[in-house]
Amino acid sequence: MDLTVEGLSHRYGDTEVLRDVSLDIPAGRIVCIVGPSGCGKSTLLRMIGGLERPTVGAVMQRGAPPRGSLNPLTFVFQDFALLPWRTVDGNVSLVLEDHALSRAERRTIIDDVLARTRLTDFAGALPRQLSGGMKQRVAIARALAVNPAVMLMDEPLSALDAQTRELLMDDLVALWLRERFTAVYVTHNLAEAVRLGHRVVVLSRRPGRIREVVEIDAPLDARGAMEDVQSHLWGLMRDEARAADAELLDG
Ligand SMILES: Nc1ncnc2c1ncn2[C@@H]1O[C@H](COP(=O)(O)OP(=O)(O)OP(=O)(O)O)[C@@H](O)[C@H]1O
Repeated sequence: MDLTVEGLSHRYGDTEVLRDVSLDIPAGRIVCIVGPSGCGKSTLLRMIGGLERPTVGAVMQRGAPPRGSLNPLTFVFQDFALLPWRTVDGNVSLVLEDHALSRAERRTIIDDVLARTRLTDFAGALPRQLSGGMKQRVAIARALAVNPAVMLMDEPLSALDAQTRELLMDDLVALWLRERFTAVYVTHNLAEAVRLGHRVVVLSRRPGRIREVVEIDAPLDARGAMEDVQSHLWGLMRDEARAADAELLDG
């Protein structure tokens, strides 16, 4: 299933947040959204996921979700959002409980996603026993369990330290190479965008407009030093980020 954002603009009261944003999210690709603080990245993601309606414009779906998809548009948040009293297994099974699946079907799905995220040995652990990186892997496993058409990831690694971020990026690359999931990935971190994005959408400061869409052709498993792309992205963002920073301080 592909998604197309068509002429999306949004305002909250007097605050214009997004202006005339159009972009394609092709199936099997990771589309990163970067831009200065407060430019509307999370708002755009919520609209893509149908949590809010834009003032103007629309998000169109083309094609059907994958067979067996239980929740075509599935979010992964920065704060993991795990239930503390449920084990890893229990947190993943939670998203399957409202669906008409047999116990055996549920077990197969849970075992598969725990294996894919290398969590099988931790199935019985509680969130408080896990590191931040492990918790985010549980959140990713839970998202994969519903076989989404598109994963909507809002700064999924930003609560983690630098080394754990590296590990999780490796995990996401390995997951994508195994099964080419589709994702919209909001991040502040240009290294993440350059490592994971097939396409990087650079938004201006608020109201967020598209400054440039940068395609990155290098395969995900062959992304060594990508300093050129990263410095191009930073060049697009630097002045906007500075202006946005001053704006927040003034406001
Ligand atoms: N529900 C809301 N009501 C009113 N204003 C909102 C609401 N949600 C977001 N905003 C405002 O819209 C603007 C964009 O917010 P948003 O969180 O989408 O930006 P962002 O680019 O994701 O920010 P950051 O990089 O800091 O996470 C901000 O000025 C924010 O205060």
